[in-house]
Amino acid sequence: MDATVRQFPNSTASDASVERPSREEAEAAVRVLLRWIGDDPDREGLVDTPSRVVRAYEEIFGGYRIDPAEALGRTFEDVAGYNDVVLVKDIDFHSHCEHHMVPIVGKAHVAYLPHDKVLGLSKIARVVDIFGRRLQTQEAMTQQIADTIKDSLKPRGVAVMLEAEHMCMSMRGIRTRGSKTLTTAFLGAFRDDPVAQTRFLTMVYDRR
Ligand SMILES: Nc1nc2c(ncn2[C@@H]2O[C@H](COP(=O)(O)OP(=O)(O)OP(=O)(O)O)[C@@H](O)[C@H]2O)c(=O)[nH]1
Ligand SMILES: [Zn+2]
Repeated sequence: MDATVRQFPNSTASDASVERPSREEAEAAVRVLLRWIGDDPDREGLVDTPSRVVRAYEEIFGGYRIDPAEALGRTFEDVAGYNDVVLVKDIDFHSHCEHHMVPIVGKAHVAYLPHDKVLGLSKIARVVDIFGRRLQTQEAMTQQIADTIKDSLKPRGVAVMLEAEHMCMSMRGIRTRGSKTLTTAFLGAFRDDPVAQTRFLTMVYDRR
C-alpha cells in the first residue's frame, strides 16, 4: 500500500490498512469486466477505458481518503448570540450503493441547534459529499453525517434527512422508476422532541 495515502474506512468494522492494489491491477480488473459483459477491451473505443474508469473511481470514491471531521474545519462564535436552528437543505448528492455499486442520487437536508458556535455552511455540504463518495447504504450515510457534526461541533442537536433514488431499484432488479427512500437521524435535542422534529420537517418541505 502507498503509505502516503491516508484512508478512512467506511465502517469501524473494517481495517484501514486493507492492502490497496496498484493502478495497473485496478485497470486489469476493468479489462476483465469488459470481457465479462461481452465486449472486446482491445477495440479502439475501449483501449483507454480501463485507465479512464480507474481515474473516475478515484474521484467518485475519493471520500475514503478524506477525514470528514477535518473537512468541517473551523467554527465561528461571533454570531450575535444566534442560537436557533441552522438548516442547509436541498444539498444534491451522489453516492453508490454498497450492494450493487450503482448510483444513489438524492438530496440531503442537514440541521443543527448551535451551542455557542456555528459551522461554515459549505462545510456541511462537504461532509455530505465526502460520505457520498464512498460505498454506502442510505441508512449508514444518514447516521454518519449526523454523528460527524455531533462529535465535531458538539451542538445541542442534529437532524439529518436524506431522500434518494437508488438506481439498483430502477435500472435493474425490481425496476421501480422514481421511487424515493427517506431516512432521518435525530440526535440530542431533536431526538425525543416531536415538536423540534416537526419544525425541521416543516422547514425542509416549505418550498416557497
Ligand atoms: N437498506 C438498504 N438496502 C439497500 C440500499 N441500497 C440497496 N439496497 C438493497 O439491498 C438489497 C440487496 O438484496 P439482495 O437480495 O442481497 O440482492 P439482489 O438479489 O440484487 O436484490 P434485488 O435488488 O431485489 O434484485 C436489495 O433489496 C436492495 O434494494 C440501502 O441504501 N439501504
Ligand atoms: Zn443496490
